[in-house]
Amino acid sequence: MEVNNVSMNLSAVSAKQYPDEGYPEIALLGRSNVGKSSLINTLINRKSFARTSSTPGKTQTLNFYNIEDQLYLVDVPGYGFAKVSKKQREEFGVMIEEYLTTRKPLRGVVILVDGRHAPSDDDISMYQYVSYYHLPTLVVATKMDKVKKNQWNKTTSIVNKTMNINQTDQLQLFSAETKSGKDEVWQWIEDHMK
Ligand SMILES: Nc1nc2c(ncn2[C@@H]2O[C@H](COP(=O)(O)OP(=O)(O)OP(=O)(O)O)[C@@H](O)[C@H]2O)c(=O)[nH]1
Ligand SMILES: [Mg+2]
Repeated sequence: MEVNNVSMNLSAVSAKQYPDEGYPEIALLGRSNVGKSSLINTLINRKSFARTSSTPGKTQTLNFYNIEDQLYLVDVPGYGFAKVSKKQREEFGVMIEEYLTTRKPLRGVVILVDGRHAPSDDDISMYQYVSYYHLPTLVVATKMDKVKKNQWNKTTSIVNKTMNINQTDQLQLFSAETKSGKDEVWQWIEDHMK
């Protein structure tokens, strides 16, 4: 998609705050600091529209990015971070669960994993969770600029195998640094907007 107009329409912590235009939504999920906000910035050709940070846990609400009045990209807070309290973590859990399980315009999810390492137990659980709810999923292995090209096939097979990715889902290697994989991620999103 050619993106010229983007606005951060709103942040939400509960269903009554979700937007109501009915545009299709694609949610971005992944461990804190994995690169969700950076992926959004890459997709919309901005350097720092979605706030990125080296401090885990920067994004703490569901952030709905209005793309060309056609689509919302939803930045979901990272799961599994150490720096917030157990109570806070539980509240995030409820917020994310409510969104993923009740949201009608939600067409699919992008799960980001760190391409430098094998997927964690949290990554695997998150994928099993969304699969249970039949949410079409694109797994994005990111930070691939940190992985040598001759290791990319290995990354593909490790992520595929560890996450046990369904036939109907897809895996894409990606880098926010080099923009590698950007067109393929857009293609998947557009295919799932209908
Ligand atoms: N080398 C490299 N660094 C990246 C890439 N994507 C993100 N980063 C870096 O990783 C850090 C975290 O990125 P964010 O996009 O803020 O991560 P996030 O998933 O939104 O984090 P939370 O909002 O805390 O959940 C930042 O320092 C980014 O610059 C990438 O593709 N390559
Ligand atoms: Mg973020």
